[in-house]
Amino acid sequence: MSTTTAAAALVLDDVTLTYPDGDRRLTALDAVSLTVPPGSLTAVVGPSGSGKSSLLAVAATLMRPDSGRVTVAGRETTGMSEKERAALRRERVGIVFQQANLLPSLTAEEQLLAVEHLRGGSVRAARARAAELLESVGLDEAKRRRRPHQLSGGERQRVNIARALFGGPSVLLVDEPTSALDHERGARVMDLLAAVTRQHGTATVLVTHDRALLGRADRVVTMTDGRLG
Ligand SMILES: Nc1ncnc2c1ncn2[C@@H]1O[C@H](COP(=O)(O)OP(=O)(O)OP(=O)(O)O)[C@@H](O)[C@H]1O
Repeated sequence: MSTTTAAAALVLDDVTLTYPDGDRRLTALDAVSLTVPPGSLTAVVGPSGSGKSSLLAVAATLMRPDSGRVTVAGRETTGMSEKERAALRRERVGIVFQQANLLPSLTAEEQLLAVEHLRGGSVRAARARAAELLESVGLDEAKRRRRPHQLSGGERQRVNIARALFGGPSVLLVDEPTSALDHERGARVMDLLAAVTRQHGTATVLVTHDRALLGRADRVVTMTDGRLG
């Protein structure tokens, strides 16, 4: 294994993924290889249906590829049981989807504490860290006590990012984080993602349609018909 691979937080090596398509199979990822070092942001662009979401699902270990290897934080995942993969996901992978998917009845701070509760950790001890993380993404004390419907779209996305970072992930996977935001708010969320990538040292992969935001990425790759260029 090369030194680049050893140092990378996320490695996809020759990954192929197919879906059932009538009596044939549709190839969504075709021998895709991607290495993402810690503290760097890779943006994935490409036409609709080219395989971008499939790439994130495989990197998140939510889907198992037909062939190839997916290594997260130095651990090869394709040979693991579902239980092991779920544990690795909880400990090492942060996921930010398009819609913030926040729980409507919880305040911003409680969204993060719920993660700790699910992990079986101490909610009391986690409170200070939740406040600190929310502060670092730009939510002051009053906003930390608001429920999702009392926050703007950009603020909800910030809570979503803070929640994904809460467990201290090695890999941060982000799907169209700015699609519900106007250009300026979208640009600020991208600045934030670039900043947290450096601060938290995550290997970040971000899918976006907004080419104006690509200047914040360390690397831009293009998906075409399941192939990475
Ligand atoms: N569960 C599924 N079953 C069958 N085919 C699927 C499934 N999910 C995705 N596909 C197909 O796999 C290909 C890649 O889809 P994917 O969602 O990864 O593309 P994408 O680049 O994320 O698209 P978009 O930009 O529109 O979100 C497409 O042809 C899609 O129709």
